[in-house]
Formats: sequence, C-alpha cells, structure tokens
Amino acid sequence: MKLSQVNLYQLAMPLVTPFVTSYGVMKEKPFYLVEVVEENGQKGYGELEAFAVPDYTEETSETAYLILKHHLLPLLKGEDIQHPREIKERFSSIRGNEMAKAAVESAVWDLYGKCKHRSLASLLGGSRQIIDVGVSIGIQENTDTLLELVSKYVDAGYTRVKLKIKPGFDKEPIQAIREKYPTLVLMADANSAYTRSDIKLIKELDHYQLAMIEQPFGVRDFLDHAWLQKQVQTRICLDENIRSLSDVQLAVALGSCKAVNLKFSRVGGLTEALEIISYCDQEDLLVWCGGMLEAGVGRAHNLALASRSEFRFPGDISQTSRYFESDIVTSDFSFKEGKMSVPNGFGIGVAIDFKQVDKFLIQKETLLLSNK
Ligand SMILES: O=C(O)CCC(=O)c1ccccc1C(=O)O
Ligand SMILES: [Mg+2]
Repeated sequence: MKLSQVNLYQLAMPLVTPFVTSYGVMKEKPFYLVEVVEENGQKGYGELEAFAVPDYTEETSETAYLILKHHLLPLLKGEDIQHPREIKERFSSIRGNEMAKAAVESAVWDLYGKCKHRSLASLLGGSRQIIDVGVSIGIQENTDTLLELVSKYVDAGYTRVKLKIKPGFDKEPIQAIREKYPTLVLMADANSAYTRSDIKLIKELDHYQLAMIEQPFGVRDFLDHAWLQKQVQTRICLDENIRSLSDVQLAVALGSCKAVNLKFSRVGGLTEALEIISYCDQEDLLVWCGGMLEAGVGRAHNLALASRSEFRFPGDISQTSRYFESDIVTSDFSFKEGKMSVPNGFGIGVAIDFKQVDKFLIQKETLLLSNK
C-alpha cells in the first residue's frame, strides 16, 4: 500500500452530559478524524484521541496534530507499506506522542483490512463476535445522583460498573453502591488523585470487594503502586502508567499491579497493544480494554481489539449514545443487555456518516504524501 494523502477532519463533539474525573470537567470531545487514502483510492480511518488539556497524558489535540503533520506523516512519504505492523517501526525515531502515532497506525490497520477484504477483528486475532461491556461513570454531584445512574446502567444490562473517585468522593459512594448491589462487578478509578499518605483510606476501600482500583497514584509511580499492591487484597490496575510494553514489564517486575487497562491509543497503536496482550497473557496479568470517550471510529477499533479472547474482563466500551447525541458512523454496534457486537465488515466494519462529520467539523485539511 502506498499512501497518497491524509485528510484530517478536526471535530468537536459536545458531550450529552459533562464527564467529570479527578482531573476536571470535560464538556466536549475535540478530536481529529484521520482519513488515510492509498493510491487506488481506498480509505482507512482512525481517531486522534488526545484531549484538550494535557492532564491525562502530556499530549493534547493541538500538540498531537502538530506531531502528526510535521513528524509522523513525513516518515510515510513515498513508502510502500506491506503490513500495518511496520508503522510502529517507522515511527520509532519519534519519541512519545503515542496518541498521534496510534491515530495514523489504527487508520492504516483499517485501510489494510479494506484492501485485503478482512475485518480488523480477524486481522488482530479476535475470535469473539459479542462481548460484555462495562460503563465508566464520572464523578457526580452527590451519592443519590450516582445511585440513580448506576441503577439505570444495571437495568440496561451493563455487567461491570466503574466509578470515578477522588479525595472526598470515594468511600461513601462506593459503600452506598455496594449496599444496594452486593454482587455487582464494581471498580473505582482515581486517575492518580491519591498519594502514599492516603494509605488508610485505600485500605478501607479494600473492604468493598472491588474488582480493582485503577490508577490510585501518580502516573510514573511504579514503586509507590508496588508498595500499595503489597498492602491491599484488591487488585491495583494501572492505566496512565502504561505507555508501552516495557512499562507493563516494569510493572510486573516490581509487582506494581495485578491488572492493566489497555488503551491502544495510549500505547502508540494496535501493534504495541497486541504485544502487551500477549505478554499479559503469558504473565497471567489481567488485561482489559479501556476507553477515551471514543466516537464511532475509535469504538470500532476498540471492539475489534477487545474481541480477542485474552480480554476476560468487560472493557470501557459503552454505547456511544451515553456520551454523544449522534455519532459519526452509521452503526450503533447493537448494544443489547450489556453486550456489544463486534463489526465484521472489512476493516473497522463501520461506515463514516459524513453528514454527521460535517455537523461537528471545525476544519478539514489535506496533506499530500505521494511526491517524495
Ligand atoms: O471511554 C470511556 O467510557 C472510559 C472513560 C474513562 O474512564 C476515562 C475518560 C477520560 C479520561 C480517562 C479515563 C480513564 O479511563 O481513566
Ligand atoms: Mg483510568
């Protein structure tokens, strides 16, 4: 495959309700839809998931755009790509900037699937057609509102609920939900809002049979997480810490966690994600698919990846309608009773709805790649 051009659609999709984490409030999702076009006109799609503010990781939508345009795409100029696995190697001279890399890489995977008449799920080694999914619920005004939301999602069939927590909104809401739902698969995500000095509180959370506590400490604190994991029964899950396979290897060597939230966008692409999945499987480390409030394209990539049998825990792959009024793809992934279907068409298996893209479009830019 030779890429002739890349079209970047800069979009901003308003969220149905603001999403609150310990970092702050998100009211819209600004992102780029990346369209890679090969010389015969076949197209592949990826989403650039970096947020507006560099709090979750260092990248922002703006910085990732610049890296993509000035540093990543030039590396593909005139190149003949035999397989999307090669992209990781070609981008290896550029440090970090995982989300910018993943946006292009995942679009090339989609393109490759379309050229080869294969679904992305089958290319990635996925075997499941229907998968259990969970919800991630942002921090709420109070416990009552949270309880209402949880009951809505449990009634909809979600089999796993993740609560965002932060100091001052942790033990009480968890206790309230646990009392009402004694057997619900429940977990908490702190987005790095705690430190070693909160050990007493975290030990208290150990009493609520949480499936795991995600990212309690700082984003480079492998040692502190190892210190914590030794003192609690509950699995510690790392999210922000994990940017590559070697981060997972470090976490295993130190005993920093017993689970990994895998977002292919945070680790630079699907190729790195596949390596992480194999390693986790080999090390018996629980791995599951995280989310970045994806629109339909990113969601389709996640579903394809999560169709692999190594994912034994429901991912953060909820209905797009939870976040957005309408989506940029024509499929709704037929959510039913807590399960979602993995698209089986070529590539990501869903079509872009360009009327919707137009609705959210800020600007479109075309970058030519053919003339070396
Ligand atoms: O896409 C989803 O539903 C998961 C949302 C989520 O938990 C999240 C959303 C924004 C930033 C960080 C995270 C996280 O997993 O920590
Ligand atoms: Mg998280």
